[in-house]
Amino acid sequence: MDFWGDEQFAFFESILFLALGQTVDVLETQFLSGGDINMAARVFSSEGVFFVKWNQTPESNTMFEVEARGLNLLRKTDALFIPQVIGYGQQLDKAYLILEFIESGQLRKNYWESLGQSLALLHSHTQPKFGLAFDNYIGSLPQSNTPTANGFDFFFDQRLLPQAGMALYKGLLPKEVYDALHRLRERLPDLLPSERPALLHGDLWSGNVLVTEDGQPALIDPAVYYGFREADLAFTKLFGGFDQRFYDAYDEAFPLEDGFDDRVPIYNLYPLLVHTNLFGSGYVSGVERILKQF
Ligand SMILES: Nc1ncnc2c1ncn2[C@@H]1O[C@H](COP(=O)(O)OP(=O)(O)OP(=O)(O)O)[C@@H](O)[C@H]1O
Repeated sequence: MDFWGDEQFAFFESILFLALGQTVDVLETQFLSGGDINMAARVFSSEGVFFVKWNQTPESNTMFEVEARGLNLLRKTDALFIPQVIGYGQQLDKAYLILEFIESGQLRKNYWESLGQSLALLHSHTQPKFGLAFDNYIGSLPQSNTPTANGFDFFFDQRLLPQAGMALYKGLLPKEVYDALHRLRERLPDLLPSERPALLHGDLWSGNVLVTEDGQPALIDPAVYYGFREADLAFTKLFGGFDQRFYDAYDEAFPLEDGFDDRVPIYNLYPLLVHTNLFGSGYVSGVERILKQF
């Protein structure tokens, strides 16, 4: 039987029963496109509308669990709208994650200002060490978060190096580029400001910022950790950038050191290496260009 036949209703009803602890009738489902990694649907039920994503790969159980923990961590700050985690687990050979469904609306006035202020508020949550109590994923790739006192060591050893090593191993990154990256290591303290470990979304591109029904920003799909807050802001600039009002409001709420724009490419070595590993060597020239520049 095709999963998108009767079987899907049984699956959704069983996972909603597990999550809510009561019998749930699924009334209608809509397949959602947009995700590269998982299957996703909007599920209309007797208990409301839910967002469900699922996968059959062996690692997806852990992926959904750490995504849920990341969402809960962000949500606890009350800094901005984060969908509520309804449940996650494994059922009928599929791993799943159920979230509050975010109905989308029109950007309200001051949307960008509100996103800037809220992100600044999120970043005001700090802890003594860089990293996190658990490892997680960036896209489908493992992201290591071993707590580390030195932010430059953390950024190099747990962000740049594992991705560069993977890209080298896959034959995507030339050895000269890998070596050039190593030479950047000791220069990082001169190139980046030394700041406290701030709670980051970690994968802040436009696809992970939604608009709620009442026009407010909401964040999904985090790769949370405590890191340099400029890394989150730099991420937003990887493919064009957000509205200038977002950056202005952020800077007003939580001022950045001068010269942030010049530092953006250094932080973005990480997402570029991640993209190389996920989507291929098309992103290597970007990495090379940045390393030449510094
Ligand atoms: N809570 C939610 N409510 C409504 N829509 C959502 C919600 N979470 C995600 N979406 C939308 O569902 C689609 C797929 O979700 P998502 O991006 O989480 O999938 P993914 O496969 O895990 O991620 P990736 O983008 O990393 O491939 C996207 O279009 C996203 O905007």
